[in-house]
Amino acid sequence: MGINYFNTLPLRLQLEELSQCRFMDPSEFNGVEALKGKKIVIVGCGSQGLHQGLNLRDSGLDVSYALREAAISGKRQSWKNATENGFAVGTYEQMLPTADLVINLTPDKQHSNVIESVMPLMKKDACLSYSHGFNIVEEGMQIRKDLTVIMVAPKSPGTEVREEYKRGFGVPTLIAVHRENDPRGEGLELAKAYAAGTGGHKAGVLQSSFVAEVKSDLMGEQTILCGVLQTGALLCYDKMIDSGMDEGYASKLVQYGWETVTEALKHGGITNMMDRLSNPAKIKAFELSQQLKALWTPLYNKHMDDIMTGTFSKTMMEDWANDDANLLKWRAQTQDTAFEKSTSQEADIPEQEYFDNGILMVAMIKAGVELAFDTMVSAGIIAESAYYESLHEVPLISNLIARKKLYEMNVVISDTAEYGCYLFSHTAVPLLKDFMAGLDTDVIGKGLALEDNSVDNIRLIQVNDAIRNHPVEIVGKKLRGYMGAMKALR
Ligand SMILES: NC(=O)C1=CN([C@@H]2O[C@H](COP(=O)(O)OP(=O)(O)OC[C@H]3O[C@@H](n4cnc5c(N)ncnc54)[C@H](OP(=O)(O)O)[C@@H]3O)[C@@H](O)[C@H]2O)C=CC1
Ligand SMILES: CC[C@](O)(C(C)=O)C(=O)O
Ligand SMILES: [Mg+2]
Ligand SMILES: [Mg+2]
Repeated sequence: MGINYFNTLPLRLQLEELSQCRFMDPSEFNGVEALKGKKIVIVGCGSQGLHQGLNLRDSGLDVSYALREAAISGKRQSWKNATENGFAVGTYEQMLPTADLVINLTPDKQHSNVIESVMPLMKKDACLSYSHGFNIVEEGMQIRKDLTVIMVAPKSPGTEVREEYKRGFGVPTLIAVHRENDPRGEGLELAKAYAAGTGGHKAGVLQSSFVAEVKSDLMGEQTILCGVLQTGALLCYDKMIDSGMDEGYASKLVQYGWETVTEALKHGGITNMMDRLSNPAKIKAFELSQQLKALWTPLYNKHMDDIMTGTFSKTMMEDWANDDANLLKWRAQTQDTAFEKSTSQEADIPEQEYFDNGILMVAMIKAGVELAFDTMVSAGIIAESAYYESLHEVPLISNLIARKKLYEMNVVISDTAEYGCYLFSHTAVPLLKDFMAGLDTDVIGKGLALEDNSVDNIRLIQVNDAIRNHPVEIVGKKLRGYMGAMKALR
């Protein structure tokens, strides 16, 4: 295990790295020009590897894959992904020595081994890229000094990286150049061209740092993006079943509920999501979200603190060294939950009903997003990054649950995110036991069923003000505005 790079930096540089975040103007991009005619070899052909490779090739770039020997001889899924899509595939020895850009898209857990094998084969003055900075920041991987090291990190699951590109767009992306490895000062141009090749520049690119990406990415995935969705899914489903509701309906409400309510979030932030509720339901959801935030704050702070100090990565790496004992145990437990084993009814639930009968789910999203955003910002992460790692990405992860429940989410996300999701959920589920016991099906499953929807005006004004003036709404409005403008320019 290497030395945590972030912890070796003096405070001045830690703060400088954490606060690196600049929204890049579309005029700063010159398409894929800097990579035209260069040989790009992607190591690994999984969730990100396959989909980024397809986008880069469709953008006119020369893409092939290097897979480990066993994947090729065993015709594993990664080999099938690459060959069935018409890519050239070879071993490290065959592909890497002539590559100008090597993109490492293997699981984070494998990065130290992979880089130790890849690095000696790379030609002098080539470029090495990552889509997540864990290996550099948390494991302190030292890269040969002639190599440029960059990062292009889509703020999205791999499947959606491809879907958005096919729609002629992209997903917001963080790019960075490792301050220790930019010997010829060409890192930024290469990262910009790579981001453009994936379509990211059409959705918004933040020029950031390896450190800021790692600390924000880990926090987002552990809490709101995956941890809260898993926690909420299990608790909401169990509550409905314990209250005697139909299994098929409860299963459907939860499986598709996240996707439906966060679609409103995607278009108009927390404000629009909350506006989809009746006035009494909105006030109820607001109050539930305040209670949830009070309960979750110490847990969120612990996750953020453990990420910042390196305690989280150390603990996870210990689990890696222990044959993933915790990860595998938590994975099996998740697969064994009543929600995962239930079958959703065939009959559709009308779109508005997901809001009316899912008040608690709306409250969980509001609390989870705002708290993730606030906790990241209070730790020195810039608001734009915190927005992408919280509000922006929840709908994309929710789509995965709609496809095949928690199983699909945990398969598509990275191994690091899966571990962090279970870690959070493992504590968050029992933490909410008393809170859940005090609730009824009026907030999850059946709706408020009031005789009339009248509310106190003053209370409604207070609630609306609090929702609309939360800082995540301010930065979100600005960033969604940029995305809309870029989409219109296309
Ligand atoms: N999943 C996501 O949506 C996101 C991931 N990222 C980052 O992208 C990177 C890739 O993650 P992800 O796409 O989830 O990874 P996957 O788990 O989907 O990719 C696995 C790929 O790596 C190969 N692989 C596995 N083990 C090894 C090994 N020991 N040596 C060489 N190759 C190996 C597999 O091939 P085989 O086993 O057949 O050899 C397969 O092709 C990570 O850094 C992650 O943090 C960033 C944003 C989102
Ligand atoms: C949310 C999980 C993620 O960070 C991602 C898809 O962005 C990952 O590591 O998979
Ligand atoms: Mg991420
Ligand atoms: Mg991640």
